[in-house]
Amino acid sequence: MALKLKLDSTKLYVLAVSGGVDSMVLFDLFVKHNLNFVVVHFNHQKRAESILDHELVESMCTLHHIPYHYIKLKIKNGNFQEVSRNARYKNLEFIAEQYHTPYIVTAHHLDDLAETIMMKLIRGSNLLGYAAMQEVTHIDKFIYLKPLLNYSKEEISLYQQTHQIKFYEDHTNLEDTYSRNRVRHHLIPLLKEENDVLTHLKNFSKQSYLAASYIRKESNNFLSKDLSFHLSSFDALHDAVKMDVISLIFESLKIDKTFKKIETILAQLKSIKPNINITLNKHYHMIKAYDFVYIEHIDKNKTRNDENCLMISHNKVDLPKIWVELCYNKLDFPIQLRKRKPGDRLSFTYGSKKLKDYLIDKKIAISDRNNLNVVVDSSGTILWIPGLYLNETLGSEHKIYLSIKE
Ligand SMILES: Nc1ncnc2c1ncn2[C@@H]1O[C@H](COP(=O)(O)OP(=O)(O)OP(=O)(O)O)[C@@H](O)[C@H]1O
Repeated sequence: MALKLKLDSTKLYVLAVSGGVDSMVLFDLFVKHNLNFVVVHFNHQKRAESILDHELVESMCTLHHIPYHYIKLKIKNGNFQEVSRNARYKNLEFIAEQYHTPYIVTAHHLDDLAETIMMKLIRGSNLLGYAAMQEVTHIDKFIYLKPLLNYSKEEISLYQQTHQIKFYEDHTNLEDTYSRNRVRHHLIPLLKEENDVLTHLKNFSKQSYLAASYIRKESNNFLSKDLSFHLSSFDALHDAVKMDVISLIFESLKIDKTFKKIETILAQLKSIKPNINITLNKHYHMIKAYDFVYIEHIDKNKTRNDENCLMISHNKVDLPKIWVELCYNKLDFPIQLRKRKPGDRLSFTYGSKKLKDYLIDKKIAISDRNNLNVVVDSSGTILWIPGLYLNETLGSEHKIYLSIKE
């Protein structure tokens, strides 16, 4: 079967060629389709013979007058597969930018897709993760293309043999050290014996991708830029969207997420407790304050705002923005400004009430309660809580003006 590419000869492509069979076949197809492209090869400097891959790719580029970029990577720490993949993509994007093109092409094929889906299922992921990869993916300003994604490894190998394409086999691909190789060498062949698993996994990927994209669109519409939302609107969402909204919050904050973490948060949001503080990681909390849910950055250097000051005046001249006119028969001076204390009570014309109960009635979030400014006279009578309460039981004989800077 002939391999066909659905690419445009007026565009410029950045093609990643490892020197392995898949990317050498794709290189050959690019030449045969007269496409306009540049090649990038990475040497991970892990195998002594890596230089042979470079020499092969370079010689093919020279033969066909294709611009060639050779990049040596040195991966020191972390998961080699993941770190090297990220480094490759970062460099490919850099080169695409130099050529003013958004197109980055790799030689992933149908067996790669099947392997990735199985790996994701084994390790756990979300719906978008299970979709694994698509022929076309937009990431920021770049467009990643995988033109061989509909072809199996068998079809690609057949093309290589028929056209005598030169390539180097990376011997680490044959080892079972990496779990991906174990899936490739044992699991996929076993599944292939049972059924046409490649086609079924391809369909699974497509359906997961479509469903995940639709749900993500709903989540993006729902969640505000600062990642806050109202619980009453959240409750009206479909469960699939609820789950994705929490996923999206984790992704936006660049925090690793698990299915279990997401389920725990959903349960906490559903609980009847009106005030909850959920730790997402050491930098972020999710705060549920009655109907409102928002993200708070844990700022270790945050200190109490001591800038507030209380001014007392008998006339209104020059009072700053927040002020109150207080009429009283008797006040015990001096007047103080402080934070709330256990046992604080508020006076009303109908009687008195614990401040704590009043804050609950007014649905003031726990995190805001300790920030309130409380103005008291020296007998402990609460006179004013800016924005919340004014003591109107003191009479009308004298007037003072209290103001507070914020
Ligand atoms: N060292 C590399 N240099 C350039 N591109 C690479 C390199 N490694 C991987 N790629 C790109 O990423 C794609 C997928 O990588 P993967 O590791 O699955 O392939 P491979 O088995 O190493 O090589 P090939 O796909 O060429 O047989 C490759 O087809 C290629 O386009």
